Amino acid sequence: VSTLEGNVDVIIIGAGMAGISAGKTLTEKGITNFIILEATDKIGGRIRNTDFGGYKVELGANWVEGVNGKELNPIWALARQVKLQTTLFDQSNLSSNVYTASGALPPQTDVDAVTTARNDYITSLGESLSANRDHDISVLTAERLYGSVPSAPVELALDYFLYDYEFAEPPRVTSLKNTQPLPTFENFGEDSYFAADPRGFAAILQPVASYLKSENGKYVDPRLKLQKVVNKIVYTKHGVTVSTEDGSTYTAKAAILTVSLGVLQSKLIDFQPDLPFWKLEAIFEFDMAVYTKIFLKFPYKFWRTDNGTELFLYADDSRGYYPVWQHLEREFPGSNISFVTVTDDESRRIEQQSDDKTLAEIMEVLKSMFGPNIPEAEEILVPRWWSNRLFKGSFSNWPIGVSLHDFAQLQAPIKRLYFGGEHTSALYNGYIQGAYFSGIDAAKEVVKCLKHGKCLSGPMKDQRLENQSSCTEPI
Ligand SMILES: Cc1cc2nc3c(=O)[nH]c(=O)nc-3n(C[C@H](O)[C@H](O)[C@H](O)COP(=O)(O)OP(=O)(O)OC[C@H]3O[C@@H](n4cnc5c(N)ncnc54)[C@H](O)[C@@H]3O)c2cc1C
Repeated sequence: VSTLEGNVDVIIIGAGMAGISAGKTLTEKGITNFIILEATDKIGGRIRNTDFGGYKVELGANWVEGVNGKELNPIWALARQVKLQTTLFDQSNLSSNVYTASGALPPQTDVDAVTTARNDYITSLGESLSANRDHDISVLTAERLYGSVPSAPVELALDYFLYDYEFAEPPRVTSLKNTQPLPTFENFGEDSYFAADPRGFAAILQPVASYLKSENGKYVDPRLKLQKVVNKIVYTKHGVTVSTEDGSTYTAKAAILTVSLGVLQSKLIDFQPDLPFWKLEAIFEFDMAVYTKIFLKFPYKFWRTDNGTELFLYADDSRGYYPVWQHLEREFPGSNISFVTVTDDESRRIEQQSDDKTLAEIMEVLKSMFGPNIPEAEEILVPRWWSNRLFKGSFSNWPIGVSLHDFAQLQAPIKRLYFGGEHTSALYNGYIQGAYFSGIDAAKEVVKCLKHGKCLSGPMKDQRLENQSSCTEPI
């Protein structure tokens, strides 16, 4: 039985950073008759923490990436506004902190020099592809062009750190033209800050969500509707009807859909009519990558804790096997917590096996790195972003083969259905800042439509850097 719950101006679907920033923009532009439908029981989406071993750890986003550059990253501004506890991410000593199956290695200065030179070449090749409007190649192709492709385990571990650790997919997959250089670091700066705050990284959402009524730190605004899983969207030239799994139906003049790319690629939401082919092509062409931080708590620490050693690498014969480690001694002294990051196929493999099996694999790796006498971990936490039907992965990655024109279709509105979310930000896809800007952009388009009668519908022209929102086909 379906009950009509309300008729509003706008329905925002998803209360992650994109949905929350869309609501803020609507409010600023004078549209307040909107609702936000969110499937989980809280706002924040992929900015989400949990208690582990007596501390607050971040299951999703953890770093403000892109700080201390020519422009101010809005996420860094928010972090400062709420006085978020952060530490500068220090990767300068990484090549002195590499382990293999036979223990610690001497500093990898030679490999490090080759890796740096190759990376410089790759970045400038990426720049010239964009400048000359040349066709795209993969990061791996660029490595081949440089004339030295990483092959030994230590080289592969450093290569993994440079690319997979950032994009969650290997160089074979990742577009060179659209990731090198990366606008996040080009515009906002090379530095990143690691969030470790007892309130959780999600504290940065508070200033963005301040238009929602709250009491004692809890949102009580009736427009925010939690535990509402949208499963059907009917969209026309005049409005939308949105249904949820609990049988509610809402109508509005427009909707802003901010669910992840992974959710769009799944069948969770039934669109009526079906999304047009140009939209589906863009959705399926882009990649939803998987990035997993596995947290471990030990009775005591056995890793280095001197300055600048919080990051360490494990160079297995198999690339990407429990490769990048970070301890939390700086952030949480005495916590004895460390975490290891895996991505892509390894993430999917690990999500499908028991945590006991994963723990056994990790203990075997750690024993080969640090010797047989280390203590067993007391607790393990394995986030499962890929299996979760409300996310289906961690963040989007720009794969080889997706042109700027294709990308523009990801963001293009159709009739009264608008699209936001990190995967629709051409400059900052994958990052919190991408989600933030995408919510603003989508909301501005809705305002143009509802207040000024300028309702545009895709497919869109390729205008990456200028006006992302202009469309070719007015309704
Ligand atoms: C493990 C991990 C590490 C990351 N690390 C970083 C980092 O260090 N720095 C960084 O900048 N970014 C990082 N990111 C990416 C960053 O978290 C995202 O880019 C950003 O939070 C996405 O925001 P969003 O609003 O676009 O999407 P989401 O946060 O996914 O919000 C969408 C919302 O829609 C809801 N939803 C889904 N389906 C439905 C439905 N059918 N009905 C109703 N609601 C629905 C979801 O519950 C969710 O709350 C990381 C992400 C992950 C997972």
